[in-house]
Amino acid sequence: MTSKDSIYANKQPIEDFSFDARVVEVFPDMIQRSVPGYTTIVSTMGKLAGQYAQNNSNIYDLGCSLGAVTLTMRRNINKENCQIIALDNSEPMIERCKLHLEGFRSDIPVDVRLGDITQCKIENASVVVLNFTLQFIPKEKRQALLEQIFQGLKPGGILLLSEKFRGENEQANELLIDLHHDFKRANGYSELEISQKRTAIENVMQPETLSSHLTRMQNIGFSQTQVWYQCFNFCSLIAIK
Ligand SMILES: Nc1ncnc2c1ncn2[C@@H]1O[C@H](C[S@+](CC[C@H]([NH3+])C(=O)[O-])CC(=O)[O-])[C@@H](O)[C@H]1O
Ligand SMILES: O=C(O)C(=O)Cc1ccccc1
Repeated sequence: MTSKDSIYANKQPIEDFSFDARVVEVFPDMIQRSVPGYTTIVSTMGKLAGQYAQNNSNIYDLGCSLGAVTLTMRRNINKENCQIIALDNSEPMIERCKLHLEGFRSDIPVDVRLGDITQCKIENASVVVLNFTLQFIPKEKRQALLEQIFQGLKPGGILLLSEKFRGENEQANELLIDLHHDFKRANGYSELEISQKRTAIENVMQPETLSSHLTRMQNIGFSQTQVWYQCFNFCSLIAIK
């Protein structure tokens, strides 16, 4: 159904990366070969959602892509009267996500919506997921989005946030980037693919340091913040209201 990612295999003029039909076609292979621990992160999010989902509440998968996290949450949640809202602003992604989710049966309703997560009203939420999505939101909009998520969460509700992050200083950052590039090489990407993708994502994906993520969430009012996964410059954390 989907194909191997060879989008940057040939030398080409590089435009800003976007989640268009070509990317959708190769997305599972691209994310698997580009993000260390992606499978572990997705399955652990399912487990955490199963633990923290509350009866009569909403679960949000913001920037859902093909619905990988929605699928695993749906399998793990056994509370009453929950619904999942899965949102993405890429039309080809959302169309494919709907097809993908129709292939699996579940008692938990999923509302798959095309839309901008910065315009989404979060209400009555027990679990909100941003799995590698915040990094694509313009930096100046991140604080307001996280505040909106915090106010929409019920007491005891959680935010699950995964991000590519920037090292705390230039040297640490270079070290992490080198290790990530080694990971991509080991997964079959060529030097040309690695360097062209790096250029393509430069303007659209702006990582922040891990300490700035943690400080911002603490300032917003989350009572607990805990990094539970890190490999190179990729991390996943839980924040509890
Ligand atoms: N403003 C926005 N509003 C809605 N969606 C957006 C916005 N900006 C970007 N996106 C969407 O965020 C997703 C980011 S991918 C998430 C992986 C997924 N969570 C997964 O668990 O497989 C991560 C990656 O490719 O590194 C894309 O589908 C964008 O269309
Ligand atoms: O490919 C990379 O280098 C990344 O940092 C991860 C990524 C994965 C999928 C889309 C955009 C970025």
